[in-house]
Amino acid sequence: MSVILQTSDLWRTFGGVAAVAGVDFELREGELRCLIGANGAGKSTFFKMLTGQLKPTSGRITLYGKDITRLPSFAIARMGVGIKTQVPNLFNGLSVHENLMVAARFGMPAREAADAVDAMLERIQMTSQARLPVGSLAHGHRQWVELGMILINDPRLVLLDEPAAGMTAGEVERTIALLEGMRGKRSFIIVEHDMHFIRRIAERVTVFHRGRVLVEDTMDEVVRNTEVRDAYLGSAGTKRAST
Ligand SMILES: Nc1ncnc2c1ncn2[C@@H]1O[C@H](COP(=O)(O)OP(=O)(O)OP(=O)(O)O)[C@@H](O)[C@H]1O
Repeated sequence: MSVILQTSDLWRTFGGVAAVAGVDFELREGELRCLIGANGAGKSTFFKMLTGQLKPTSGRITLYGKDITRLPSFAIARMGVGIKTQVPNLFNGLSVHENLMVAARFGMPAREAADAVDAMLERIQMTSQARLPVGSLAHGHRQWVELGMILINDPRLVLLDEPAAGMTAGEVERTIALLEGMRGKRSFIIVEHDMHFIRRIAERVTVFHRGRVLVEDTMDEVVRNTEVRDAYLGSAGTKRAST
């Protein structure tokens, strides 16, 4: 499979702190990659540069062969990229249906959008809540509405920052099922802390440590890697990851 996203010697410094320090990274078409690492390892900063939320200090990001290093988020989204940031992008006063419709209308005419919204309501299993204001929903449900808004335009590449954050175990399972249905058909980069989620969904994992890529491997190998254990997982993390 061809490489669709690449970073070369990517840096971002804040004052004297190098949050991301020379990262070379590649994602292939159809891949589902998880980014993990301890707090402060640089995952979010790296993710924000991929999504145009933060400008790199130096280095280069290429997407589908195009230099996107200095592009803003909306321009990257227009290239067929679905982006979920840590801060929710929802209209609390509008219903679930209306939120999905707003997203759908970016990419398609009204009649097609109405059908797409109905189909997405079924996919995220929220047809019965379609008329409820998003502001009245529980956290996990709000996350699904946002996922639905991202997926409704059928992005080729999906970038998710902590999609399982604050979800109950049951909600995490439903999120996994939603993403499983797209595995191999679309490409993903997912930043996540929830080790159960990572363990269930990850193919290859990229472990960040002090702004650099410490290791890139399958989750099984990552858990076995003593350097990773020392740097990140610790004995508690290893136990969590193996359950
Ligand atoms: N806006 C900022 N200003 C100053 N320093 C920052 C800023 N954003 C991040 N940093 C610093 O950069 C380093 C990497 O932070 P980053 O948030 O990317 O790590 P992370 O791996 O995503 O951590 P977490 O899992 O807690 O989100 C940290 O030392 C952090 O304090």
